[in-house]
Amino acid sequence: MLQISPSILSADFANLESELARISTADWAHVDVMDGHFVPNLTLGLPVVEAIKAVSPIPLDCHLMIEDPDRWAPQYAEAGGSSVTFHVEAATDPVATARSIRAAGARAAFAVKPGTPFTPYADLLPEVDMVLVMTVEPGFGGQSFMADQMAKVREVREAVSRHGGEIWVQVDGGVSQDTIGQCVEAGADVFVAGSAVYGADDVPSRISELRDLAAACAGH
Ligand SMILES: O=C(CO)[C@H](O)[C@H](O)COP(=O)(O)O
Ligand SMILES: [Fe+2]
Repeated sequence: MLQISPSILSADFANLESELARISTADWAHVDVMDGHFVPNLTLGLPVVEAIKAVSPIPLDCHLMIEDPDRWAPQYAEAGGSSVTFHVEAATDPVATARSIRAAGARAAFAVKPGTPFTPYADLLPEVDMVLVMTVEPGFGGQSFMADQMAKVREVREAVSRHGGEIWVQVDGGVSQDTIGQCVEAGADVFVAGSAVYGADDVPSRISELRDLAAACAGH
C-alpha cells in the first residue's frame, strides 16, 4: 500500500487544528520534532504532540530529530504518536529504543541521514515497522531532493523483502510531483511531503495528485 504523510512543518503553526483538517485525506500527519541540538532548528515537543493528537483526523507520524531518543521516544508514543521514528545517529541503544516505542503501543521506525549507510543497521529490521531514508539533510523544509539517496532506498527495499513481514520504507525531504516517481521506482511506499502539500493552492488535490502519481509509477 502506498501512503502519503504530509509534513506539518510547512503548515501555519498558529492554526494547527485547521491545518490538520486540510490534510484529512492523507494517511498520516508527519510531525517533525527538532530539538536545536541534533539539528540546527527547533520546532515542537511533547505538549504540542498531545494537543494536536486530540484534534487530528488522521494518525500522527512523529519524526524525532532529537538527541537522546532512548529517553524520549516512548514518551512520543504515549503522547499520541501512532508511529515514532528515531535517528540511529542519535540513539545509544536502538534495539531498546525501538522496543520501548512498540511497548508503548506505536509503530517503531529508525531514520538514516543522507551520509549514514543502511547496512550497519540492517540487523535492526526485526525490531521496527518502518525505515526512513532521508532525502535531504534533516533540519529544514523546502530543501532540494537528493536523488543520490535512491540507491539506499533500493538497498533497504531489498533487505526488507529478504527479511519478510510488513516493514514500510519511507522517504522524507524534497518529495514532490517531480520526485515521487523515482522514490516509488526505488521501492519506497510512504512519502513525506511538506512544502509540496502545504504550498499548493488546493491541498486535497495535491494529496490526490501525489497518490495518483505514486500509484501510476507502481503500475497500479
Ligand atoms: O524531516 C524533515 C526535515 O528535516 C521534513 O519532514 C521534510 O523536510 C519535509 O519538508 P519538504 O517536503 O518541504 O522537504
Ligand atoms: Fe520529517
